[in-house]
Amino acid sequence: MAENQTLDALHTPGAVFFIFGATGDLARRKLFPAIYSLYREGKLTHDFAVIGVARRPRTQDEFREDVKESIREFCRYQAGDAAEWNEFVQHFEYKSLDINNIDGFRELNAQTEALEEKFHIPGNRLFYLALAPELFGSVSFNLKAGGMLQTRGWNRLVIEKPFGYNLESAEQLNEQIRQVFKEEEIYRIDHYLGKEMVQNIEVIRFANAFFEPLWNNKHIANIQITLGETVGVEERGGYYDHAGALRDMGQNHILQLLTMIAMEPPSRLLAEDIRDEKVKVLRSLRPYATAEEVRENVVRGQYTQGLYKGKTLPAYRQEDKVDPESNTETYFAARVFVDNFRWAGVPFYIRTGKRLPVKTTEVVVEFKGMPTNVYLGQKHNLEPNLLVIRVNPMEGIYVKINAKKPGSESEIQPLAMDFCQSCMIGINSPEAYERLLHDAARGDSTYFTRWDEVSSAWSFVDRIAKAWKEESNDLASYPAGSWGPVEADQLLAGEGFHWWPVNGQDEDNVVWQVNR
Ligand SMILES: NC(=O)C1=CN([C@@H]2O[C@H](COP(=O)(O)OP(=O)(O)OC[C@H]3O[C@@H](n4cnc5c(N)ncnc54)[C@H](OP(=O)(O)O)[C@@H]3O)[C@@H](O)[C@H]2O)C=CC1
Ligand SMILES: O=C1O[C@H](COP(=O)(O)O)[C@@H](O)[C@H](O)[C@H]1O
Repeated sequence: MAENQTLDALHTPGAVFFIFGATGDLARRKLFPAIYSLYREGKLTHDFAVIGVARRPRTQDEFREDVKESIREFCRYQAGDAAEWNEFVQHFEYKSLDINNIDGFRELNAQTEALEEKFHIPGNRLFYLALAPELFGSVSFNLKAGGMLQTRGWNRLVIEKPFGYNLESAEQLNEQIRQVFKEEEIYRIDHYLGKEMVQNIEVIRFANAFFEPLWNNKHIANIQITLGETVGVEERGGYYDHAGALRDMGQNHILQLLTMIAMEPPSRLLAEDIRDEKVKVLRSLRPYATAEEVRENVVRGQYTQGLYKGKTLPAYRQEDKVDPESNTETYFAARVFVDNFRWAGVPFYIRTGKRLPVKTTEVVVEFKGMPTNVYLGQKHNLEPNLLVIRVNPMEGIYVKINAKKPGSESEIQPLAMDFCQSCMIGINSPEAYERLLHDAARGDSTYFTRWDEVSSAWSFVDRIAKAWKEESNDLASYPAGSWGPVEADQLLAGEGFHWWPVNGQDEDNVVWQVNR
């Protein structure tokens, strides 16, 4: 949030929202539903308009039907009665436009001015680029050349990931965009930052007397971050085969989660202070100096054909639009160190993969063991205390402690205190895109990535990618539906650790105290 700005918690300032790529997958699955939810929650009222932009022809009625269909299929609210729906959808218009056609932008401007007048919109414009990143630069230039930038109100550019393919291409992209937009006008989306429990990490850390004092290398043995997906590459084989897991999930979502876990308390709860702290973490990541260090600390794998829930799943190389000889990783795990005073010596184990057995995003903080395992004169193999932050699909926190088994003299058993937020709020908690669109329209950039975060993350990831490029015979394999290559277990075994099961999967020996 800008320092001198007070944000109204609810209302979005009047603005025109341009969705470039309005006929695409992201618009259909995420953006239109997010806009409708904001409308239903009273966060968008009368003074807004949405203009969908893409090349293919659509009449206004066809476009509005597309929007309705997307809401029917993907929105957490269902469309209301005809009167309510018509009231909402009259704010939507479509413009068929190739982003290389400057005259088309001039026509778009005329269309926009008419809508601004009709809905009394004060001249604010938010340009959401749900487009391939190669087009970001051209759109930015043509927005300017076509007279689309407002002088009366604000202009904001919201751009999707991936932001480049490596540091060099990200720098080029950034330079192009910066010729038109100032850094504070650019909102780089990382949708993980819009997730409820990711935003909750700061609160859990900084608002609890019993976590923050322990949040350091004296008390924490290791931290594990897992982003597991059951899906394969679906229809995105062409993009994914070029990107791979490291670029698709590692450079952005995983490193962003890591920064939220590892950052120092910001001096003020303002966007720039928070982002300053996050970037310090990224700059403290210990770089892998050699290909040998990459091999020792990073494991990559690709799924082969596998059996999952009685169904045979194809190998990655058999997926649509994937090179049948592809060496792209669909899984990676790494041991990462944050070389600063707080975290010296604490390994952060990160992993992500497609076609794993469980869809989950979880952070596990494993605390160091107690100095003795002798209690009441007896020896015990005490389990370490765990704090588990469940981001997705379950949302909540889970704390594992040791306690005396009720009724016994000295038997100790692990006990789980489980707060399942999603069980209480249900499926109706706001979607990440809803929050992020709302934040961008209100000028709150806290949960968007600043250029120095993006570039620092690329610097770290590029070293891994470079080592992999030089050495292609270290690609491990794993059957679809399994937990990834066994080599990933060895990353932890050396230090006497193991991956903790996710979603409480094999916690049979734990007594659950479920807050539901
Ligand atoms: N889909 C997802 O779940 C996610 C997507 N992203 C990112 O979001 C962006 C969009 O992804 P997605 O929606 O899946 O992509 P799609 O391929 O489904 O959609 C691309 C859109 O761009 C439009 N388009 C392409 N070329 C032009 C052009 N020259 N002028 C005007 N419009 C054009 C297409 O419409 P038309 O053909 O009619 O011109 C279409 O509406 C990408 O950067 C992607 O990486 C990020 C995270 C998740
Ligand atoms: O950005 C991406 O994220 C999705 C996973 O997102 P989630 O919110 O469902 O966890 C991933 O499938 C996709 O490959 C990647 O581009």
